[in-house]
Amino acid sequence: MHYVYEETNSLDDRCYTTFGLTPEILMEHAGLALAHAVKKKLTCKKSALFVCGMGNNGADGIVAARLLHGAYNVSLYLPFKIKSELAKLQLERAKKVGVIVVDELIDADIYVDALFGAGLNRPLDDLTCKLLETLNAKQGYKIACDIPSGILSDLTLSSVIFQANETVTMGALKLALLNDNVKDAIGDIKVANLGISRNQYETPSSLFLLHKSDLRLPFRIKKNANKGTFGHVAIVQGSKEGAARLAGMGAFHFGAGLVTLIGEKPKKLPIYLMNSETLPKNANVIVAGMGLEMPFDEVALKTLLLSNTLPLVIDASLSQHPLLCEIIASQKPLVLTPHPKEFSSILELTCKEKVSVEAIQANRFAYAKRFSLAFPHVVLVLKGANTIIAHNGELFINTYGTPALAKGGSGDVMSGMIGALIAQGYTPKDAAISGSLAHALVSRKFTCNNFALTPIDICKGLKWL
Ligand SMILES: NC(=O)C1=CN([C@@H]2O[C@H](COP(=O)(O)OP(=O)(O)OC[C@H]3O[C@@H](n4cnc5c(N)ncnc54)[C@H](OP(=O)(O)O)[C@@H]3O)[C@@H](O)[C@H]2O)[C@H](O)CC1
Ligand SMILES: [K+]
Repeated sequence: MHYVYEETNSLDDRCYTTFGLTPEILMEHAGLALAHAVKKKLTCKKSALFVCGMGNNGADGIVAARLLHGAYNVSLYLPFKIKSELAKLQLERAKKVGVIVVDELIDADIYVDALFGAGLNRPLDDLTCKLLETLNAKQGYKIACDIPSGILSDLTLSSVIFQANETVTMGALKLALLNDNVKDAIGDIKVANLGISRNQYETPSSLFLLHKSDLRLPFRIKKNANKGTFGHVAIVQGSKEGAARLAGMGAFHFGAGLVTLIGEKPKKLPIYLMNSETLPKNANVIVAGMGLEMPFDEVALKTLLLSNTLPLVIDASLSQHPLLCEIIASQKPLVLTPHPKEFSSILELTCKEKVSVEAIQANRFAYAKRFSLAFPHVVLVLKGANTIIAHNGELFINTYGTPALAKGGSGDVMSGMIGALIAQGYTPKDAAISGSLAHALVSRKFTCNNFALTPIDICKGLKWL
């Protein structure tokens, strides 16, 4: 995993004070990384236009244009009066080496957005939005310098944002690039070295971007084993039986030795899933909430969930029910797996805070972090285009999810998978991280199209991870 930062100004400052670097050294490296990304897409017949703003983001673009000029056909477009002293200096240098400055948004093969970066502190005005719309409508490969223009430093968005194929971000990963609402605008992210290795530039952070290598699959190391060695997942069946069945399949395919659905005997059940009216004595974890329609027998469910010490995975409608407050108050190990609407209900139930789904989606990180600090024993898996796993103030961001997963039943499978890992001895936090990663990475294995994947395909795909 890699650290992620809400802002990197303090990391830049540390480079000056601790390592004796200068803003110019950092900028030259930022420009070099940007030039390198542009060069990969250029040939001698192709052209690049650098659209540069009035601050140091623009200055990075000017440096890159200077570095490429001579060998390649590059030009600068500067729609605003330059304000930053460094940008003025860079423009002077670029002009001295002969970089052409054009006075309109000319056509090119590659467009570089160096209009605004970390310094965008208020929404863009109409004129700038129009400029970005024109830029977005152009054919050609689009590269954003540091952050696509239009994403504000507080993570809110202007009405238009630059739509990049690729973002070269300076020094370290920024949280602004990882919110769900910018997933379609950032393209591939590359992190530029600013004259010092990334691990020297970075300081510890409580925010992490998950990588494939963070996935810990439940490989069976012990040879002298039986089904009991790998745990028993109990899944509470609701009136919509299919949901618990999918959770059960997810659990079984992800290594649980035994899986039992608790409730009335369902009409159809895969032969490897068991059924019981009561909690099996050897259960290691209880998964509940999926397919549970209101009203349900609250007393019976409360007894089932709270009259033992088993960890819980709670999903769907149960996360919108007052019983959740008692579950949290019980201090049992707990993983919650809400989508944003369910998380809005959780915040209202537990923090007495009415937050709309839109407000949550505008800054998922802030709400997830606040909740995880308020209930440090709970692991929150806030589902979304980029799923967030929050625990005691730490956020782990999983960006591997694909639209193929946006279907009824996907979430049920994931809850079962997390339950399976807990049954096999993972901590709730590690189970949530690896369960969420495996669920997302499976969806990437289906390469023929991204519309036909079913929850059952997710379960089957776990065989090939
Ligand atoms: N150590 C460093 O500083 C490094 C920075 N790098 C690059 O620099 C940018 C950040 O540069 P900065 O100058 O702080 O910010 P921007 O270039 O993004 O823009 C700031 C200017 O934009 C004006 N502004 C802000 N919001 C708006 C708006 N809505 N409409 C119009 N103008 C706006 C702002 O004006 P003020 O009135 O607020 O003063 C500034 O003039 C960073 O992203 C990197 O690309 C290097 O990479 C390395 C080191
Ligand atoms: K930019």
